[in-house]
Amino acid sequence: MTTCVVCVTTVDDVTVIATESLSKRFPRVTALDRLSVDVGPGVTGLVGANGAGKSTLIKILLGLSPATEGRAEVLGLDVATKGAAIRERVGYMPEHDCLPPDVSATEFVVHMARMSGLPPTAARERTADTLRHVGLYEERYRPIGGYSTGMKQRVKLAQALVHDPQLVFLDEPTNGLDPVGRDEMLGLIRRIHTDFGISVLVTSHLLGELERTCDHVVVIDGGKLLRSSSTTDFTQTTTTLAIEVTDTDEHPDGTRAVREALHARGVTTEDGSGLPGSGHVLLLTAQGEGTYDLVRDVIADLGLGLVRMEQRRHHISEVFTAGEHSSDEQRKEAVGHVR
Ligand SMILES: Nc1ncnc2c1ncn2[C@@H]1O[C@H](COP(=O)(O)OP(=O)(O)OP(=O)(O)O)[C@@H](O)[C@H]1O
Repeated sequence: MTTCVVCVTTVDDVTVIATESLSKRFPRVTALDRLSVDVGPGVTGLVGANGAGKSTLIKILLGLSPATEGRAEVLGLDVATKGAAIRERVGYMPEHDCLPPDVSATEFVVHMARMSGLPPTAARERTADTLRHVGLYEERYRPIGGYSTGMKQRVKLAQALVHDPQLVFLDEPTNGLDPVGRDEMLGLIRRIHTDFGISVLVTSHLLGELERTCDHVVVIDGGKLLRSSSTTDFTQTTTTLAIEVTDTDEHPDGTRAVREALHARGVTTEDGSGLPGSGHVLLLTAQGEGTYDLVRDVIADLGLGLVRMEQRRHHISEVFTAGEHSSDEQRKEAVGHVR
């Protein structure tokens, strides 16, 4: 953030969240450490390992917890003095299970809508629309205590949206979901912005999943900013080619045959078999179009089938591998969650 803290910001403007040298210190731990970052409209991922400071940042941005130092604005409102006004305009889906088990989703979301100031009829109408939007239908009349984790996450999402906010904070919305449930939740999150124009700040320690959902990604580690950039900048293509081939009776280890043939032509390769989702993969640096032709010809001469030849993309996890500030434990945990 520049010196112009006060002159930024509405959803139509460029910045919806701005922090400047924001710190939060607890007696034994610094949860946020001089964090300065601007977030624009759209879907933004706030990524970091467990304990990186994501929930702490959200609580400060909602005006629920005071910062130790620095300042922050949400939709142009100072978090230190305008917490109530911020919470009128911002929806919040907390990380932990906080739903009353004995009431139905409809009763609960109507209650939350009323708490946000909606009159009774509007609260009931908005609740019906919002629960339908998050994919809860007949179940919405049953007590929440009998819901699956995925259904509970949808109720938490619905209560965050029911008062028609300009911005929502979603804290680990895919927590506890299986892969299908996670994909459905990520699809819902994307539609919050595309269908309703609501900006989203969504946290996750699963670095890979936000690559597909977010326009912009902010990575924090140990309370410090590691990187903030558009998802396309994060995942731009590299000059590394990944090649995978079939085996044949003549070449029972096709990968090895290709490696030796390429070496004989002066092209060095690396083993990429450890990469996520990879079988036997060779990596090499592309030196223009000629490299593609050479690889194709080598594979054809050996009589092997080409399973794939693709340019590798960067992954958000690589920020952690390069990060200077991360503790080894946090880095291992974050990278371990990518796959
Ligand atoms: N009220 C508190 N008192 C003391 N320490 C706290 C408090 N709240 C958070 N912390 C500590 O601050 C650090 C950041 O916690 P925070 O919950 O913000 O992390 P996070 O990135 O949201 O991770 P997670 O997803 O595991 O909650 C952690 O070391 C945590 O133990």
